[in-house]
Amino acid sequence: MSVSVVLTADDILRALRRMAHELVEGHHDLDRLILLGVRTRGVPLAERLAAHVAAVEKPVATGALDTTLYRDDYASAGPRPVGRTDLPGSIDGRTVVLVDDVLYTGRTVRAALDALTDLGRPSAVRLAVLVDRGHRELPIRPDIVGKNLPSAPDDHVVVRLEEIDGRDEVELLRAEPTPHADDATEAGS
Ligand SMILES: O=P(O)(O)OC[C@H]1O[C@H](OP(=O)(O)OP(=O)(O)O)[C@H](O)[C@@H]1O
Ligand SMILES: O=c1cc[nH]c(=O)[nH]1
Repeated sequence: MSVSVVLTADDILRALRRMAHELVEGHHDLDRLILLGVRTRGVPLAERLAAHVAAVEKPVATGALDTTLYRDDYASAGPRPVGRTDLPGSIDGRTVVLVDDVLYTGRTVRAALDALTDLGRPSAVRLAVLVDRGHRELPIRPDIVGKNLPSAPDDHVVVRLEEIDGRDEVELLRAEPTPHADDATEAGS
């Protein structure tokens, strides 16, 4: 397996700043916005995004969404701890921006949409992710992306955040190292 750092702490900071600017540009009524972090690492990311938005414009509401009970593998994957969902108030008529660290198959976002339906009726739901690594299994597309990261299906993206992991970093774990061009030539010759 090979491990490479794809985002440093500085890269994450820059990506979040840019994402916050995109949020401000795309949502003129920031009072209607709720940044809802998907547990686990979406929660500190939503709070950081809110801090960047506040620095350039004004404070925005944040919350946390746990999707465990809505996952389509809930029954098959065995018992998992259920986290808290914390809303800053009613989501009815608000624009909810789901915030997550990684977007892969899209199944977590699907579960989040299902959870939202039980919580109220937002006027719109958007999606912001730090890393989009592709390989969607559902018709889900992010609105705001920190980094598009091409990956193989069996790679793994590890997001570490100061608040949870003690440092900021995104790593790409490759199951098989990509063959070096020379190796490929040698193998083929
Ligand atoms: O698009 P998907 O295929 O659903 O994958 C993306 C999800 O996977 C990770 O969560 P994970 O289930 O590992 O839980 P965690 O955030 O609590 O670690 C990540 O934080 C996303 O929520
Ligand atoms: O690579 C992946 C896929 C799903 N969730 C992650 O956190 N990383």
